[in-house]
Amino acid sequence: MIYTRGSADDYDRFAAVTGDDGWSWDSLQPYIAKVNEKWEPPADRHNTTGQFNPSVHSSTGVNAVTLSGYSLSTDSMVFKAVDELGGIFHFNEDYNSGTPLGFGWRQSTITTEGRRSSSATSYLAPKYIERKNLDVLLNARVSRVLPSLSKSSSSGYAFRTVEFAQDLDGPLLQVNASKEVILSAGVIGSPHILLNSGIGDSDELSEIGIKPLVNLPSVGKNLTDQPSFTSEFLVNSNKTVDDLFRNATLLNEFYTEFNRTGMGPLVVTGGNQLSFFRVNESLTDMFGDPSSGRNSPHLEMFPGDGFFTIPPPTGHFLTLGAILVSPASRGSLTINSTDPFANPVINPGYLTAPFDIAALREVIRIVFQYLSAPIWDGYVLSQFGDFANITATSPDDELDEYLRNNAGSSAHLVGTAAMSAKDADYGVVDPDLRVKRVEGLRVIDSSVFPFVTSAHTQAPTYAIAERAAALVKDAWK
Ligand SMILES: Cc1cc2nc3c(=O)[nH]c(=O)nc-3n(C[C@H](O)[C@H](O)[C@H](O)COP(=O)(O)OP(=O)(O)OC[C@H]3O[C@@H](n4cnc5c(N)ncnc54)[C@H](O)[C@@H]3O)c2cc1C
Repeated sequence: MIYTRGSADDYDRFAAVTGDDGWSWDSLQPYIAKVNEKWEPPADRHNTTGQFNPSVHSSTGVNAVTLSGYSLSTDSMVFKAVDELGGIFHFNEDYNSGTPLGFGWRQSTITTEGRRSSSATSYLAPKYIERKNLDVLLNARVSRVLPSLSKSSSSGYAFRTVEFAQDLDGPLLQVNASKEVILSAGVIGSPHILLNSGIGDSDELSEIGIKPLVNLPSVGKNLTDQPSFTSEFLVNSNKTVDDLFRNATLLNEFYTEFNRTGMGPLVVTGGNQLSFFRVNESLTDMFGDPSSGRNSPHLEMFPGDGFFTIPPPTGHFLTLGAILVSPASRGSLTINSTDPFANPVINPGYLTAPFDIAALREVIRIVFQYLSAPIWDGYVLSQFGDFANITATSPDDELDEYLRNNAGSSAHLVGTAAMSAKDADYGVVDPDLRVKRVEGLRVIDSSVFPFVTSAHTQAPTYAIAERAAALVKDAWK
C-alpha cells in the first residue's frame, strides 16, 4: 500500500531511452495524478497541512491515496532527529513531487475508511466490472498466445489468439481478438507467456524444444528488483505496535474498533514516514551511477514503530528498513520446460553488480548516523538479532556477510519485457508498448519498465498503464 511515484528523472529517462517524450514526467502528469489518484483525508481526519503538497495531487482519479490515519509513538522523534542532524537528513514536504530526497510523511493507497485501495477495488469496482463490454474469467490461466500469418510484421506473425485453461487439469481453450491482445500478467507472467509462445531468444527456445517464431532476445532479461533488509533495535518504550501481534485480546479489540470505525492502528502500514538518499559521490565515481539523475535516490530508509515482522515474545522495537531503490544488478527470467504451466526459472541477480553491495554498506552507515541524533538517547537501547554485532565502523567484509545473509526482495520487480526505441535492436516492446516485430500484441504492466523507478512500483505501474490505455484508445478511435 506504500505509494511512491519515484523521481521526475526516472520518467525522463524512460522518455530518453524510448525516444518518446510521452513517457516524461511532465507528459505523464495527467496519468500520474488526475486519472489515477483520488486523494482522500486520512482515517483519523487529522490536520494534514504541511504533511503533503496538495498541488501535486488529485482527487479525481480512481485509486484512493492518503496520509497515515493513526499517530505512532515515534512520529515526533523521527522528525526531531532530522532537525537535529541536518545535512542529508532534511524534511521533504512531499516525496511524490518529483524530487523525493529527504524525509517525508508516508502516503499509502488506503481510503478514508481505513480500507486498502487496490486495482481490485478501484479499476475492478462494480461500476466498471458491470460494463456490458467487459468479461472477467476468474482463475483462468493463460498458457500462450498463438500465431497467425501477417504480411505487415517483420516476423511474419500476428498474435491475436489467447490460449488458456480454466484450471490446470482442464482443456486448453482459445479466444480470438478482433483488434489486439494485451498481456498484463506482470513481470513474471508476461515474459513467461511470451517465451511459451515462441517469442524470445531463438537459440534458447530451440534448446528446450520450443519452436522459435520471433527472435526477441530481450524477453525475460533485464529483470530488476530492489534488494532490502531491516535492522531492528530494542527500545525503552511499551508504546510500539509490537504488543498488537502477541496479545490476541488486544488485537481483537483493535480489530473490532477497525470494523466499527475504520480507525485505530490497523489503518497504517507499520510506519508513518519514508526517507530517500543518494550515495556518496565517491561510489558513483568508482562504479558509475545507476540512478536516473542527481535528484533521484539510490537508497530508501523507512522507520517502523515496532518489529518489522512478527515480533519476538518480549521486547519493544524500532525498525529501520532499507531498500536499494536504484540497483545496478540485473537478473533474468527463463524457462526450462515445454509445459506452459511449469514454473519459470527466476534469477533475481541480487548484489551481482559491485555498486549494489557498496551502496547497501552505505545505508548501514546512514542508519547509524541517523540513530546518533540526541533524541534517540535513552530510547534506543541496543541492536537486535543478526544486526547486533554490526557497527558503523565494521569492516566491509563483515558488512557484506551480514548483507548477503539478510538482504531480500522488495517485491518491486520490473523490466522483463522492457520498452525501447522503435528502431532499437534490444527491448521487447516499442514506445507504444506493442511487442516488436509482431502484429496484434501489446504488453501493459510492470514488465515494460526499462529501468526500475527509484520507488515502490505500484504508482509507476498505474501511471504507465493509464497512459497505455490512452494509447490503445487512440490507436482504435
Ligand atoms: C507482497 C508485495 C507487497 C508489495 N507492496 C507494495 C507497496 O507497498 N507499494 C508499492 O508501490 N508496490 C508494492 N508491491 C509491488 C506492486 O504490487 C507491483 O509493482 C504491481 O502489482 C505490479 O503490477 P502488474 O500489473 O505489473 O503485475 P501484478 O499486479 O502482479 O498483476 C499481474 C496479474 O496477472 C496474473 N497472471 C500472471 N500470470 C498469468 C497467467 N499466465 N494467466 C492469467 N493471469 C496471470 C496474476 O495473477 C496477477 O493478477 C508489492 C508487491 C508484493 C508482491
